[in-house]
Amino acid sequence: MQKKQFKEVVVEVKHVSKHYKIFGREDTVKALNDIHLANDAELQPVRRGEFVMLRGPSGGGKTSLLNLLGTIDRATEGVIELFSSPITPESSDEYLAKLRLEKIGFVFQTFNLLATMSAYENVELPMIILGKLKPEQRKKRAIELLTLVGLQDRLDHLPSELSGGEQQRVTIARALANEPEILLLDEPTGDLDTKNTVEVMDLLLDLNLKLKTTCIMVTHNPDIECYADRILYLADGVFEKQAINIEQTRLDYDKYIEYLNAQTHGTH
Ligand SMILES: Nc1ncnc2c1ncn2[C@@H]1O[C@H](COP(=O)(O)OP(=O)(O)OP(=O)(O)O)[C@@H](O)[C@H]1O
Repeated sequence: MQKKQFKEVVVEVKHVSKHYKIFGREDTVKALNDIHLANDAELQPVRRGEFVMLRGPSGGGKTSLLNLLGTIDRATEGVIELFSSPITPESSDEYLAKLRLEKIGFVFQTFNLLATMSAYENVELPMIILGKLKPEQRKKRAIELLTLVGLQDRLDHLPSELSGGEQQRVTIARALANEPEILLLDEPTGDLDTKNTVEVMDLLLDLNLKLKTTCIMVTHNPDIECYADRILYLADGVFEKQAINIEQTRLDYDKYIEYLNAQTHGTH
């Protein structure tokens, strides 16, 4: 595989803290404390095409950080810069909603597909909301995206008529509908079995390499770290360390199953 080159900064995090107020209590929960990913720091910002994983113990602040990066929540202190534009307390909800619709794709652990809409309709919906494409163009793109994720023969299926892995592939196709600059993924394989985990990770790596979509993904699964360029470990609201993979690699399903069985039977 050709070595990836990262240039353009897409996400900078400058001395960001997130404290939650709890109703009826004086103190706050300090979920993130002075998080810093920037050009002037040891921990570098996220660059176009990079695949970054966020790992660490439960309650460490991973989802809080992902929510800030996705502009669905606001920092208590500090500034997040997306595509060189700062997100500030003055950024209007309208501006942030447009930014999300145009530039950010979200994938969550629970698939969040609209139950009464087919796979095709779910993927077409963000394009209808954005309103840039004509109906024929939307149709072409929705079919292309579902083909890209291997579901060309499931266009008319409702979510309830799809397996978990297939539903997650529809949500990935939907997240890509408006050609986002970044994909934010919160435990996208959390509800999947081993086979679907490997398939979804293979798909995400293919998209990351082919479309150069920047991926930032929260996961609890250490075995899939090999898919990332960089892994950032968050604990108690601060970055503990980072690891860098010189090359992204895939899990071999058969060998992975052997490994998992050996672990379970204590022979490894
Ligand atoms: N809306 C909220 N109100 C109050 N406290 C919150 C809120 N959301 C998160 N927290 C707290 O902030 C801290 C960080 O939570 P966060 O969900 O970001 O961690 P996490 O690393 O994603 O955890 P997990 O791996 O279990 O999902 C935790 O102590 C959590 O209880």
